[in-house]
Amino acid sequence: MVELKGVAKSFARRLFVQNRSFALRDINIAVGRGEVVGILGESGSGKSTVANIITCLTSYDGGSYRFKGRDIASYTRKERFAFKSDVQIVFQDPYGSLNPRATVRGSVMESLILHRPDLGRRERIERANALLEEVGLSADAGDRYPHEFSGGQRQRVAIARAIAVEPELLVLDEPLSSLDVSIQAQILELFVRMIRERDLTIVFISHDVNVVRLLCDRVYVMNQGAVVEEGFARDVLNHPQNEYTARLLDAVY
Ligand SMILES: Nc1ncnc2c1ncn2[C@@H]1O[C@H](COP(=O)(O)OP(=O)(O)OP(=O)(O)O)[C@@H](O)[C@H]1O
Repeated sequence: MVELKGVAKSFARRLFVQNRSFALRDINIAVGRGEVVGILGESGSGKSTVANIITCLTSYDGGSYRFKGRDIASYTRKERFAFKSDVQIVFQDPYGSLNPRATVRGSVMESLILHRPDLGRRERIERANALLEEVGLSADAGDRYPHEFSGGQRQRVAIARAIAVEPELLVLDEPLSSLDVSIQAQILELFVRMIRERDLTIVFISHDVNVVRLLCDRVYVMNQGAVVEEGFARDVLNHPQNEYTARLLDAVY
């Protein structure tokens, strides 16, 4: 479903200075349909930049990105629009991704209005209610506003909004990092259930070895803008071949 080949991305170090600081170098990442693939690394390793390239929120300077076998550089307008519902992202901070002036049902319905114009208003409301229930929110939650919810509940709303358009690929960018540990466990449970019950392909960005171990089939380990190790999560995390991966694992125990 996703194939990044030799992808590079650099950011200017300072405004008006020609000195480029490289964020990503020669990234090769492939994600097959139905896989849950982790991208693991410390802060600043380039994980979010990869997430933003996969979701087309950031451009890349070199290499290629094929989505469902088609190079996204050659997408038509129609394909670009379809991509926006095929690929959804959930960010670390759910507050930033929800409209504070819309009820949470309104937020979920917003993406349905854009991507499912075939649905009538009644159907959209019913679908939004069902989604809020699926992510573990009560029936009356839909009428309330983001600020009335806890961080964990807001993240549930962001998840409902992301899956509303039935994306083929869901990118989760550190979706647990802003939450208390007990809440993290509950959201993790929700992901486990979603993976079991929905036909999803997931790219899971995380610095947490244990979460990747629990959720992911395969993992790419990133350090300083490069992939340093990849493989089945159980192999990489039980028998790391790379020194950096071994250090990451040591830091956990
Ligand atoms: N918009 C930007 N402008 C300049 N530099 C950036 C920008 N976005 C990322 N970078 C730099 O690129 C590198 C990788 O950042 P990225 O956010 O992808 O890492 P990360 O592994 O996701 O870390 P974190 O978990 O802290 O977000 C960092 O050195 C960062 O400073």
